[in-house]
Amino acid sequence: MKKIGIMGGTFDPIHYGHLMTAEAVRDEYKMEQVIFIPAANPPHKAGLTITPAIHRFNMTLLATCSNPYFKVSDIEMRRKGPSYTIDTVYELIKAYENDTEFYFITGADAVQELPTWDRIEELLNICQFIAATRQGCIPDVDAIKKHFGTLGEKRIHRLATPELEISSTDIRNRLKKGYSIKYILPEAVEQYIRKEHLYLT
Ligand SMILES: Nc1ncnc2c1ncn2[C@@H]1O[C@H](COP(=O)(O)OP(=O)(O)OP(=O)(O)O)[C@@H](O)[C@H]1O
Ligand SMILES: O=C(O)c1ccc[n+]([C@@H]2O[C@H](COP(=O)([O-])O)[C@@H](O)[C@H]2O)c1
Repeated sequence: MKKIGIMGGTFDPIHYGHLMTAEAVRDEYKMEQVIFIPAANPPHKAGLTITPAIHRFNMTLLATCSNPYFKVSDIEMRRKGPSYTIDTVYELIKAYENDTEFYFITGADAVQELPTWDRIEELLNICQFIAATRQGCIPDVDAIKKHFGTLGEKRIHRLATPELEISSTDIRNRLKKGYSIKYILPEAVEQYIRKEHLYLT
């Protein structure tokens, strides 16, 4: 059985928290590949101002290109409407061979919201979840597993990963205030942000 990780996110912008989490999970689970999927219209961020998807895609590409196990997909940018994960996983199942198991990687904070996700029980049946622990949030992954009963016990996993207290929100705020963003995201991403004058307002 081939194991493929899915790292979905808004990536506005992508940072070392995302990259280190994805690599730690890939390594632990011996995955063949982790696909980074920038969400065109993140369902839980409707109404918030987010950077055009093409910039978030380009930054994700720059951040991941040195890792042979990482790939970036525009699958959600090619779909209209909210970027529901279940629609993405069904598309991936069609594109990959039958003996592939998909694992959606999230921070432990994001996994708390799973009960509100679209068609979540159906999604848990076609894709497993790995909740990586993250600084600043007290993960109650066990409660979430219990919430979904046997399905949760079998299909939601928790993995302690190195914790980096970095968030895209903090990076955007630092840029607005003119503070340095060095060493919290890849240099190429910083250069892209400066070249495209992103996050100045
Ligand atoms: N520092 C981090 N360590 C581990 N996981 C993280 C980290 N930051 C984000 N994640 C996880 O990465 C996924 C995508 O997150 P997202 O793109 O929304 O980044 P974010 O930093 O949380 O952004 P924002 O601050 O704008 O909400 C989510 O599952 C989130 O929990
Ligand atoms: O499918 C859903 O209902 C759903 C609800 C909330 C979040 N997601 C996905 O979870 C990932 C992280 O989302 P976010 O908003 O924390 O960047 C991203 O791939 C989203 O599309 C998916």
